[in-house]
Amino acid sequence: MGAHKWLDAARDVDGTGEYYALIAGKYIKASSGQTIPAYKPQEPEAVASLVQACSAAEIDAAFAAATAAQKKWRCVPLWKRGVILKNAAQYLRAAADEIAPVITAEVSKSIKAARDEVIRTVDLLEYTAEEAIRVLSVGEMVTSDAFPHNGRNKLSLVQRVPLGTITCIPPFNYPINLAGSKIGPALAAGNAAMVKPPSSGAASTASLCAAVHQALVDEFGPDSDILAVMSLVTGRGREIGDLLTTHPSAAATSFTGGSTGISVAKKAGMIPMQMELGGNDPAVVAEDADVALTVSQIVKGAFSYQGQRCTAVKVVFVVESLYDEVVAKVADKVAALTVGRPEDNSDIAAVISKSSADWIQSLFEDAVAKGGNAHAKTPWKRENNLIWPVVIENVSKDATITHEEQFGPILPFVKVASVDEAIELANSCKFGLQASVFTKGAERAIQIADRLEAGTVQINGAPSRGPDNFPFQGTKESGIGSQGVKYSLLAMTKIKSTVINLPEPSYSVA
Ligand SMILES: NC(=O)C1=CN([C@@H]2O[C@H](COP(=O)(O)OP(=O)(O)OC[C@H]3O[C@@H](n4cnc5c(N)ncnc54)[C@H](OP(=O)(O)O)[C@@H]3O)[C@@H](O)[C@H]2O)C=CC1
Ligand SMILES: O=C(O)[C@H](O)COP(=O)(O)O
Repeated sequence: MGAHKWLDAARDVDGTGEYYALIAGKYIKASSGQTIPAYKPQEPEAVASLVQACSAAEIDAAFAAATAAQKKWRCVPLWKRGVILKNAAQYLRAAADEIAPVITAEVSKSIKAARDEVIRTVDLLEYTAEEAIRVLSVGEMVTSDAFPHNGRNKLSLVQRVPLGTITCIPPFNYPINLAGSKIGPALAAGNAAMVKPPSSGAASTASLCAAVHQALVDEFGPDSDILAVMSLVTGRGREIGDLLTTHPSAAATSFTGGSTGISVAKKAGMIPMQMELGGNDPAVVAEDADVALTVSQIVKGAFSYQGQRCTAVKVVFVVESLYDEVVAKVADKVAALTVGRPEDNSDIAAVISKSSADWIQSLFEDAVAKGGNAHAKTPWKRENNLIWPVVIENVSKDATITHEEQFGPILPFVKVASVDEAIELANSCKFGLQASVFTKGAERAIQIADRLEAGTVQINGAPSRGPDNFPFQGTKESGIGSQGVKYSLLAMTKIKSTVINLPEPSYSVA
């Protein structure tokens, strides 16, 4: 039993501790009787959490109830939807210390970073509640006399309306914040949210859903059918993902993850997609970079959460004149990072799975086979899923790691003859999420930023999705559409116009 009844209600506290699914507004165990375990990345034999293996029938039931509930939810006043989200945020804030260890156990994020993620999501929900009022309460009126051969006899009232039920699929690395960045705007805008958590991180996402569910219960009572406006449908993505994203009642998909998203998008019918996918974010270091700033940003950007961020610095292109100095100083800092358990707030803990660790190792070995080497101060070392941080120097432009996402604590450095060459290499990548440019020249920075094919370019800073009000988007295989509170509200609504036809042109006076 924990300190929060609403959190206990979401799991079988008297039995196995397994988390329930939330379907048609009620917590349930799957009819299959099957659960799905998530193992601790640090101790791969230890179960971190258990969630329900939902069936196709349960998914159908969740959509049917959500469709009905959304028709009522969209009629709940905008301000009241905001109050409910803010109340959910308060539940979450109160339980931050209880939820953080759940994240740590499931996805091996340090306790401090896990708690920060919970509080970041509290802020996100509160901001969303307010931004929804600013964005959705105001429409526009378009007059016909702006268009040739028309008088002012038609007035188009333009408003934004919800889409329906939005399938929300976050990845493992931010199981609360990236769930909240979908659920918050979806509900604030009057949609229903069909949440499918990542298998590693499902209990974390379930904890967020429990806070939202309790805020709904407080407002509407435990038996109201409007509670079905948010469902939590658990199961392996490869088994239930298609059922969710291609369901006839799904009005849109908001997905964050890796290349899986490309196949999800290809299979989707005529529904809007918000796709935030992988990245191979390059850092371009020019001759006139501030070396101390560059080094600290690269280390923070590349190694936070073991490099398991879509916005991690994933490859560094440094001009010849600064190459040795930058590599040496980065290696000094990386060698000082602490490596160990996430419970101890180590800088570097285990990566998410054995297959991920194997992939990272294969990229390291390929880079070495093509002429690169681990810097002497950061040798390669691995124990199960724990990989010590490595600076790889002298990396060939042909090494796979220069154009594929490692999602781990190893960082390749490529020496380039010029910034032009760095831009060319960066742009040759299939991804285009974010990029960083380090130079003291403001005008030059902007010119370089303009030439980099990326959804966002950071000048003298590491890539970052946050703060969560910023627009966040990728080009090429990094995604479709923009995320960020306002941009998600826009993505999760569509324009509806109502035209007033006047019998004759009418020109308004002041
Ligand atoms: N651009 C961005 O905003 C961000 C991108 N990412 C990217 O996410 C990746 C890491 O996250 P990871 O969780 O491993 O990504 P995955 O693509 O493996 O999984 C993402 C989500 O998709 C689900 N899923 C799996 N198969 C399907 C399917 N067929 N249909 C629908 N959903 C499915 C997963 O469920 P299950 O776990 O059950 O398989 C999970 O919830 C990296 O590539 C990273 O760059 C991460 C954060 C931010
Ligand atoms: O997976 C990711 O990289 C997250 O979207 C990163 O968010 P952040 O850059 O704000 O930490």
